[in-house]
Amino acid sequence: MTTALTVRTEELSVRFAGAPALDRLDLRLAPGKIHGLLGRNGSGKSTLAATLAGFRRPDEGRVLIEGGDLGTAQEPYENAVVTSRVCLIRESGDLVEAVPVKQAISLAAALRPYWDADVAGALLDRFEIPLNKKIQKLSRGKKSALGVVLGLAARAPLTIFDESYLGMDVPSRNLFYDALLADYTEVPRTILLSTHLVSEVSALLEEVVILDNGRLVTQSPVDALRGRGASIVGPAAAVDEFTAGFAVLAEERLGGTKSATILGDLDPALLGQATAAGLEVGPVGLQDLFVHLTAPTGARS
Ligand SMILES: Nc1ncnc2c1ncn2[C@@H]1O[C@H](COP(=O)(O)OP(=O)(O)OP(=O)(O)O)[C@@H](O)[C@H]1O
Repeated sequence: MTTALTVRTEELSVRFAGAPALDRLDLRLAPGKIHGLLGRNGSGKSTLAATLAGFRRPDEGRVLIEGGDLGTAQEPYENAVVTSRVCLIRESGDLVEAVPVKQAISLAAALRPYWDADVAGALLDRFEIPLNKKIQKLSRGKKSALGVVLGLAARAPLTIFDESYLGMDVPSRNLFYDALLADYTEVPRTILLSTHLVSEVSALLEEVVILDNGRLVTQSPVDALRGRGASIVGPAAAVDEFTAGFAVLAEERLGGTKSATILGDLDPALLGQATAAGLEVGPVGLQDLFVHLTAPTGARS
């Protein structure tokens, strides 16, 4: 049984040739939750993932990992006690390419203290990964799937998937999402999923961290973030009239019906007005909010 870890960063900065990839980040990943790490290209997601996993030393500030059987807060860099409890799976693989799959599995089983061989075996079957094939001979999708198998079977108390499943096709990604949820339910741990596929993973996430240019845009439970806006659906004219005073993040029209995503709190009086006008009010899509929150400043209304 693994025990989930809490992650904190304090004024965390990482620079490349003087340019900040992470800029004074203060965040906290609550234990035992699935967190999404969202951001546009170059926003710092991979740098953050690598720094949390102890692959990179912060230039300023620090990463602190605590809880579970680790106890009090420790920094992960060059700290085997922490890194044995953290598993980072990246799209680049970090795998020794010249060995057969079964050797990579044996190595992970030897190195990973919480390794579950049954989970590994079941997932290798489900993803149809050939055990005797050398890793360098696997297709990109199968290599990604192998990364996912290693990440899930490691059952690490802090598990980070850095866009590691992007090489997989849609059915394989759906298999991954199902396997992740099933295994997380059985053994809750702290999971961080870095992705661009916001709408695809939004149902899995409990909390999101959004980065832009190395800075923290927001960290919030998904429900609270969704509460920052609403989707309004109904006859086009009524939707236009109702949304006139709001920032509209997205709109779509089908015949006489329109759907608009707005930013802003709807109080009970406004909700009553919407219902009276024959409009349906629903939660806002995470993808629309993400696009809005990470748009160039001039494009935000
Ligand atoms: N090894 C490196 N050397 C120099 N600059 C780097 C290096 N790694 C990242 N950077 C820079 O740091 C910034 C953040 O990059 P990072 O890869 O962390 O972003 P990302 O959000 O993961 O991007 P993507 O979604 O495109 O993978 C970018 O400006 C990038 O060019």
